[in-house]
Amino acid sequence: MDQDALKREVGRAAVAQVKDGMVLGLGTGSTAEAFLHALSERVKDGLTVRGVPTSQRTAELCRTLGIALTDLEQDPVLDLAIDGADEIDPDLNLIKGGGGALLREKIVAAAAKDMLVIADGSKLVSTLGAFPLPVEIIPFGAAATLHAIEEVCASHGLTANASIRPNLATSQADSAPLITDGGHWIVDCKLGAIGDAAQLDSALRGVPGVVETGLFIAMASQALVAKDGAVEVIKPQ
Ligand SMILES: O=C[C@H](O)[C@H](O)[C@H](O)COP(=O)(O)O
Repeated sequence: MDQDALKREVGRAAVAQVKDGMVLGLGTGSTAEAFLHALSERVKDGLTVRGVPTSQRTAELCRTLGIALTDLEQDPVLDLAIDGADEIDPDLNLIKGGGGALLREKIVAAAAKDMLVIADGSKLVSTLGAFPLPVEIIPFGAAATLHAIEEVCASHGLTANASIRPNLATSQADSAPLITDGGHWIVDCKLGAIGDAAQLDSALRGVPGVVETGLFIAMASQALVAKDGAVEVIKPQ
């Protein structure tokens, strides 16, 4: 089964956990979009839900699919957040932010009673860090913030190989930074295996200029992972 088919399968499996009347957190990325397509089918059949989108891209897709939107002002507590991930470790700690939506994703996941992660099997890892860790920063003083991020990583025995994510939607020759929905930039850190992800997350969030990291520590309550034609349910160890 190809990766897109696995994403559709796990999207359908996630919809089975959505109950009528729920207020949802709606993730970003190709797996979250597969879920939204499956959700819209149930909405057409009469399911009533509303959701807080974690990005402008997700909000636009929901409008197209007829999924009702709300926000955290009207609904500060969500029943369930459903989102993809770039890496998932056995404790369900995650790296997220490959699509640049990590800040809103983390706010929405924190506002939810439960976070359900959905992925294909390629996202399961024994240790986080092969995927470059996204860190969202304020543009002011970016070079100094990037330097401080490298120092923090070094103090955790890691080489950050940090770079500001370019906006690849513009021409390749144009190295303008990607601007997130929150008006920030993203630093990608090619770390390799992260020994203590919780400690690194907390240290990075202590750097002035860092808004958030893509490390989601102990936030997910369950993962649905599609592989070999079956969907595995994983709970934190
Ligand atoms: O910023 C993007 C999000 O964290 C995505 O959920 C993550 O990158 C996974 O995306 P995909 O499902 O496309 O692999």
